[in-house]
Amino acid sequence: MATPEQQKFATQIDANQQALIARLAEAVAIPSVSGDARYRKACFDMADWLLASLTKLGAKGELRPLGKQNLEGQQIELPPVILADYGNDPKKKTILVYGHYDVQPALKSDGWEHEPFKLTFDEKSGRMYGRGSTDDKGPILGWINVIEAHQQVGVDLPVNLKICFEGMEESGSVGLDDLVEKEKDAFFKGIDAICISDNYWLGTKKPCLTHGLRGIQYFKLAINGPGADLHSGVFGGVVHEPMTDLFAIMSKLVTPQGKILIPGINELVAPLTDEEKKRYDVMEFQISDIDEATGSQTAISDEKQQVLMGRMRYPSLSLHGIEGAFSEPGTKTVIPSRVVGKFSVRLVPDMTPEKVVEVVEKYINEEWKKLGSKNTMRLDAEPGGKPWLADPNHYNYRAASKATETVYGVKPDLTREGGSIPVSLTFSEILGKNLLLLPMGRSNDGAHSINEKLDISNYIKGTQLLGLYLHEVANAA
Ligand SMILES: NCC(=O)N[C@@H](Cc1c[nH]cn1)C(=O)O
Ligand SMILES: [Zn+2]
Ligand SMILES: [Zn+2]
Repeated sequence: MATPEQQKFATQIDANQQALIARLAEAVAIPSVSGDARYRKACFDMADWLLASLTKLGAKGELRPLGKQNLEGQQIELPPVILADYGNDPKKKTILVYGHYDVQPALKSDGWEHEPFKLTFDEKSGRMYGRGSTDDKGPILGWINVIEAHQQVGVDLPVNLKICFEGMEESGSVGLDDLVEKEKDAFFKGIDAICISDNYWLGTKKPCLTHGLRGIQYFKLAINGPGADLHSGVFGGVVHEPMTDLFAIMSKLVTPQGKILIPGINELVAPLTDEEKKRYDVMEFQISDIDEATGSQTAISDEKQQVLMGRMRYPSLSLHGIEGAFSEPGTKTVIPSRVVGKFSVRLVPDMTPEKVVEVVEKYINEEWKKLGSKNTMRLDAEPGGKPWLADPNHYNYRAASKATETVYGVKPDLTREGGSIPVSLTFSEILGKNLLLLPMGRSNDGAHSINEKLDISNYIKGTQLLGLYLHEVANAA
């Protein structure tokens, strides 16, 4: 049951829908792709835009520079982190909210139905399409919408907020861990609990709270051969081909059934207990949820438990792409002279990025030697992110559960997420406070994919949920 103050806030969010949607359209129009140097200015524009929105509402904030990074051979400035305070009443709890304003790359030619950086509406389905709509611009604007609506209806926000929005999450959160360490007794001092809205429901109907994330370790495997691309009629059968070498190695990483072939990886995984196994039974989920989210019937298993554990509690290895390979239409008969294969491993407890790098390097070196190729091979490991697991028996989770029941009328599922948010473990370890993941979007939102979307109802109710969570956590014990 909502209190009269909570009701006033929620009603204002409903009444102000059009303005909130216009705010999301403005944010989506800024192509803040962190992984591509050509969009770096847009990342800075996005940070300015967010800081201006927060400042207009009375938050006290700043852009914190993180130094430079090497991207595509250039030294460029990292996107700044926004650190802002809203309220500093010592009688209130202080909640740290985190989100990211950078997005994954998107081109219309990837197969999008509409321009990815123009929020496009489908009136019939009530969906808003655009890059970043669900990951993670909708959710971070949710926090701004909450502050604004409280002001509009004259209801006091019952907690102090510390806001941390970063612009490198989709590219390994470079620089953020150091900032958290440096600021633990300054900006981050006095925090009671942490909330992140940057993940998804398990299906399309029922909300959830999330208490775990997988980590990630990304690799680039470069094979260098001839001094230039060659004619395959003239040099095929004559030289060692980099792409052939790369395929030979990449085909030995994982089976089509998803089994990781690297010795030593599966041994790092914490054993499954009977109690944990039971938790997957009670989650409201069907294989058809996966089919709907993927737009296919390609799930590896037909067993609900297996599918859930494959996402939440076991590691996975995915092959992402090959730089330098011929990928245009047509039949160019080229032997590419240099190719870079990209793959990543999703990490679960008790795996660490360091240990994974060690076993992957050892295995690839051994497999490379077996090829007997005269080409050269180099394996680079990107900065890794550790897995994270939190205690859901905490007032932070009870508050979110109560707020979910008020907004959606159901008790949320308790899930673990297959994706990664590298700073989660850093926050938990360095700040020593409970962290909760409170998703806004649905499993079929297409984050990182073409036609990413956020349902209008999820944006509106999701904003109400973030607001009511703050009301519940203010009084929770
Ligand atoms: N919404 C969280 C998310 O999408 N995280 C990314 C993080 C990432 C990307 N590259 C390296 N880390 C994810 O892929 O899980
Ligand atoms: Zn995200
Ligand atoms: Zn993402």
